[in-house]
Amino acid sequence: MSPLVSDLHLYDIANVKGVAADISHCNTPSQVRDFTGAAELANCLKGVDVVVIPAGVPRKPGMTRDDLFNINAGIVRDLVSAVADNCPGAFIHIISNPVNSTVPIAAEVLKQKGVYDPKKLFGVTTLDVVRANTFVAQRKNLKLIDVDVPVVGGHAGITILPLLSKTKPSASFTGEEIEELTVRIQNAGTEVVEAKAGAGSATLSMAYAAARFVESSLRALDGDGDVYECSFVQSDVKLGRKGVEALIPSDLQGLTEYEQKALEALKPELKASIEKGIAFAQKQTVAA
Ligand SMILES: NC(=O)C1=CN([C@@H]2O[C@H](COP(=O)(O)OP(=O)(O)OC[C@H]3O[C@@H](n4cnc5c(N)ncnc54)[C@H](O)[C@@H]3O)[C@@H](O)[C@H]2O)C=CC1
Ligand SMILES: O=C([O-])CC(=O)C(=O)O
Repeated sequence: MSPLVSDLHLYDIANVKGVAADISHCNTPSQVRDFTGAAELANCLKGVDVVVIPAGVPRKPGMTRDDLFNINAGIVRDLVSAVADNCPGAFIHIISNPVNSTVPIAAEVLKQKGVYDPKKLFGVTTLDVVRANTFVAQRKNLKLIDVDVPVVGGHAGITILPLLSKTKPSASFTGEEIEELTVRIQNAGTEVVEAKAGAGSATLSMAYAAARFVESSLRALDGDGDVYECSFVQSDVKLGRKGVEALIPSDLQGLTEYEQKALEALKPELKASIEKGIAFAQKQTVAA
């Protein structure tokens, strides 16, 4: 482990046990803490490089992610406000739903505090990639470790857009397979919520996905120049020491007709969720 990584401090600012457990597998000297008050939170955030925010309520059957907005919006606003005050240069990973709105809320809070760096704010959509890779590997009988399916857009329903045509290793799909896989990936979170029947949403798979995204961030901060992850930023991102170093526009070029149509269809919903988050943050006074 390089000296830079061993100097990093990482805090998970909610006591989500699954995330805590998996982060400890990253072989980084991370510290996962529960916080009892604002002063302790502020103290612990000082000098932190990566902040993961999974705080908030999960869905129950019949709910959309947007139904969580009323509770989770304020939680994310206040936590990001503390991050802005105490470690304004940190990478911020937002897991709390609805990600399509909580990320814009975080951006507004950071802007209000004068510390917004869009290169360092990430909506964690890694679980969509994990699911896409898993379902494609199963369907095509590939080794999961070899499969990479980029997923763009946001993190709810049709705003989740797997680009199956860009699957690596290259794989061919029938029209029926594309439709079936796309819908399965888009609804996988809801599938878990229904299976858990009131006991919450995905936890262990989310812990795995969060650990993967944190690991990628730490590698980028450590100077690895070849780190790629999908995230709710604008498109695929290449991560570097300063955060997002490059968007990969080629991934939104050469889409199939199906993908292009789906991309156009998701934009109004994503835009509305972004605007909802911005409106919320702008009408609130950011907690001191
Ligand atoms: N982005 C993604 O792919 C995924 C997002 N999620 C979202 O993650 C969030 C958490 O889900 P779970 O961990 O399953 O819920 P959970 O109920 O198991 O844990 C939520 C945690 O948030 C903490 N918390 C609540 N209010 C807080 C506050 N004001 N400050 C600090 N911590 C607070 C609670 O103490 C609890 O430990 C939900 O919004 C869920 O929808 C879940 C899975 C995947
Ligand atoms: O579906 C949910 O409510 C939790 C989530 O975001 C996911 O599992 O993708």
